[in-house]
This record gives sequence, C-alpha cells and structure tokens, in this order.
Amino acid sequence: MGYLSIISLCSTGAVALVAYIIYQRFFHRLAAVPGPFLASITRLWLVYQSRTLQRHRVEIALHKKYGKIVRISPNELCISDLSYVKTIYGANSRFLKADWYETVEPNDPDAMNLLGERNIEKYKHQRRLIGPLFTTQAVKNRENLIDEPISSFIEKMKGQKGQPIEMVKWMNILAIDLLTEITFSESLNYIQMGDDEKNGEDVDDFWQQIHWAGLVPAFWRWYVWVNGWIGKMGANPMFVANIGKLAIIKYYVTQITARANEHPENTLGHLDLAGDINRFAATRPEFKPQWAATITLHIIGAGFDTLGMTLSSCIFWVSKTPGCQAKLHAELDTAWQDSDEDGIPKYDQAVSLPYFQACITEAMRLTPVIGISLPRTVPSEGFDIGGYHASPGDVVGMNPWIIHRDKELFGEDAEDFRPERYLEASESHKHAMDAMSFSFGGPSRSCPGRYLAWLALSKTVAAIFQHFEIEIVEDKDAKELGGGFREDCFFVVKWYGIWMKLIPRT
Ligand code: HEM
Repeated sequence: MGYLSIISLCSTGAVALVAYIIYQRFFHRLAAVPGPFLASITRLWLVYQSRTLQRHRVEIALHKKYGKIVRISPNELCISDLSYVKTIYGANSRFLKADWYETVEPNDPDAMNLLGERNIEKYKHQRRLIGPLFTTQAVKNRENLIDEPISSFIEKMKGQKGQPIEMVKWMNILAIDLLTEITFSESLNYIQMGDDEKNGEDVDDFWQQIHWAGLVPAFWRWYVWVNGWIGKMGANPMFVANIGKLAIIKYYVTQITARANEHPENTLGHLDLAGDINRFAATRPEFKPQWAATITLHIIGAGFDTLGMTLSSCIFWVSKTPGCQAKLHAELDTAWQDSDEDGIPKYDQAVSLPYFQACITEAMRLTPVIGISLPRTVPSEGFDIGGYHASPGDVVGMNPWIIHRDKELFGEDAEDFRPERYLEASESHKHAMDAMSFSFGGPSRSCPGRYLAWLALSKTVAAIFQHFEIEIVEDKDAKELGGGFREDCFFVVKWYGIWMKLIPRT
C-alpha cells in the first residue's frame, strides 16, 4: 500500500471517528442526558469502570455529580429517581433483563437457569412451578437441619478463645455448611476443617471473568464461539469462566447423581430440600427431570456467596456500630432468659425480635449484595423519563446501593447503620421503605431463595450474638494479620480483610 493510500485511509478513519463522536454527543436520542464524555461515546468506559471493581461507588459518585439520570454508556441510563422503580422493576414490568445476563443465560432451551433466563414466558412458567418449594413454611419444615452447623460453628469459635479470625472466609464456610446441610442432611464439614477448599476464591474468579463481558455481548458471543471450537479440537479453552470447577458445585453434582442412582423409594424418602425437590418433581409431569437437579444446584450457586456476604455485613455493622451490640444482646437475653442456653434459636423466636430483625434489614439496606445498576431493556413502546426519551432496546437500570441510600426515603442519616429507623417509622413509611428494598432484587425478578436466606440469617446471627461479644479488629491491626479492608464489586459486592474476635459471653 502506497504512502498516500495510508494517509487517505487514516484521514477517512479520523473523519468517521469525529463524525461518530459528534453524532453521539449532539444528535443521538440520549445526547441531552448528562454523564461522562467517554461514556457517551463508548461502552468501553463502563467496561473500564467495572474492571476497577468499584462500580457501586462510581455510580454513587456519578449521581452526585450529574443528577438523577446519568448516561453511563451510549445507550444505557443509570437512574436514581425512585418514582421509576415500579415501571422498570414492578411485578408486571415489560422491562426485561438486558444483554448483560447473556453471560449467565442457559444455552439449552430446555434448561432451567432462573438468573439468566430471558425468555419471559418460560421464566414465568418455571418460577411459578418452583414457587411452593421455597416458601417460608417449606424451608421452616427443614430448619432443624441447620441447627447442627450453627452449633458446630459456636463450638469451634469457643475453642478459638477470642483469637482473631477472618470474617468473610468464616462466613463463607458457615454459609456453605448451612446450605449443604439443609439440602442433603450432610455437609463437607468445612467448619470442622476451618477451610473452604478455595470456593470463595474460585467464585470470585468466575465473577472476575464474566462481570464485564456482559457489557460487550458481541465480545461474549465471539468468546463462546471461539471456545467452542477450541474445545472441539481437544485443546484447553481460554480463560474459561467455569462455575463447575468449584469444589462445592462438584459436591452438589456428586450428591445429586448419587440420589438419582438410588432406588426411587430412597431418593424420595430424604427429609431435606433435595428430597422435597425430588418428591415435588415426581408428582408434576411438567417438571422436566433435569430441572430438579438445576434447582438444587441454584441453592448453592446463587446462595453461597450472597449468604456469606450478608452474614458478614450483619455481624460487621452490629459489632462496629456503638451501642448496637449491647442493645441486641439485651433483646436476645430477655427472649432467651427462660430457655435452654445452648439451644439454637427457633426461626419463629428469631423473627419475633423487632430490634434484631431491624438489624438484618438495615445491614442488607446499607450493604446490598448487588452493586451494579440492574440492567433492563426498554420495551417496544419506548420510555419517557425525566424529559428524555429512551428507545426500544436502550438499557435502563437502578443500583441497589443508590436506591438504598435515598435520603428522602431513608432520612438524612441514610449512610449510617441505624436499625431504629424501622422501629420509629410510621406504618406507611415502613411500607414505603420495604417497597424500595432491593436486598433480594426488584419485584419482577426477585430472589426465590429469600425465605431460605432469611431463615438461615435469622437463626445463625441470633445464635452468634447470643453466644459471643464480637470485636472488629482495627484495620491497621488487620493489615498485620494479613488483611486490610477491601470492597470489590463484580456484580455481587464482596469484602476482604476484615478480622474479628468472638469473645464467649459468660
Ligand atoms: C442472603 C442471601 C441471598 C441474597 C442477599 C440474594 C439476593 C438476590 C438478588 C438481589 C437477586 C436479584 C438479582 C438480579 O436481579 O439480577 C437474586 C436472584 C436470585 N436468587 Fe438470590 N439471594 C440470596 C440467596 C439465595 C438462595 C439461598 C437461593 C437459592 C434458592 C437464591 C436464588 C436466586 C435465584 C435463582 C435468583 C434469580 C431470580 C431471577 O432472575 O428472577 N438466592 N438473589
């Protein structure tokens, strides 16, 4: 190619680029929406922000700077105006999960993967079908199964005699043993081992690889396609995000397979969640055989790091906030003064304690597990929002970290941990706060595991505070223990490097 041709190619490219930028900034349908310059011309800005693992904090800062509607990529808006929650996430919303979820979407049309499912008719059918398996009553029927890992944790920590332990590592261990026991009436005994076989690290690896890929779906499709070919040629695929490599997923698959190979009478006789799922599936012809396995896998796949992180935030905020732990101890002591002191709290007792329940709700408000603007696609009629017009196919979303910090709704002290806000609120104000809770997602795609999670949280956190006085190690001392606080946002927000001392109460 001659010198002049290269120059003319470069000039044409430069002119096209300038024309593209001018279009995005001044003529695009979302051009008038405020936001960072780079975000308005390329998605890569959002990819970059996601890869800093601080997207939750970035989006909070964007709203402070630009207002309630911010353009975070050429065709995506992040919204903090609560009056749009119902339209975007309400029970019958036509705003469906956006392309971001392609990374967790099932390939097989017969599969069940609720988080990634974007065929709304199929989703509604599957969701209705599994509903009875995860009601409060259904999970309460199996609550005795989690008394064992809770007792085991308490004994283990008593043996620790107040020596510092790493909070999130131990809460992940506890979450795994709780979920496996309630699912299969047995566990890998991570509590006894004091080790989680790298499940925490491996799940972070998974999120690390996919959390940003959903922002560039064309790249994701290419990646899946190339990997398919590499696999067919017998080579090792590239940087594969494979949740299947988690020790705990392998354990679930082994257990599910073992039960499938048992005599049907035995399979259907187990008094645990896996048994409930198998019995339920056996009486519902529309329940495809493989769905029983996948819904069982959802318990650990969708439940373990979310539960681990929520246990951590409940314990952290109660222990760190002056006066809160003493108030909670007083409530627990009054409730249990006449009962067997080693007994694990019954769920019904734990949910009847107003201050304690407010502590859990408040921890989940201040540190919701999901830290990104939950992306939804604008439906065919378009969307008029704040004087702008989003077209069908544009993406809009709201971030739980922002919704939960709304000062008009939660008060000027919305950045503080203050469980009292729920106890002091009028009925209608409390109802309004509950309606804006995204701790378990928006109503149209809320978490089916929420009652299971609430059961585990209520019993476990109550038992831990009943038995221990907890001290959070100062960050400078935690650094010496190999920690130092870090908060990363993949999709789920994770904490690292927090150390705590569990001092047995006398
Ligand atoms: C404290 C523990 C948990 C928290 C905080 C939590 C939170 C959430 C949130 C915020 C979502 C919405 C995500 C989105 O819109 O993309 C969600 C969805 C989901 N959760 Fe949970 N979850 C927890 C435990 C569980 C458990 C134990 C299960 C097992 C049954 C589970 C199963 C699911 C599933 C299948 C979805 C996808 C639902 C859908 O897309 O419609 N979760 N969860």
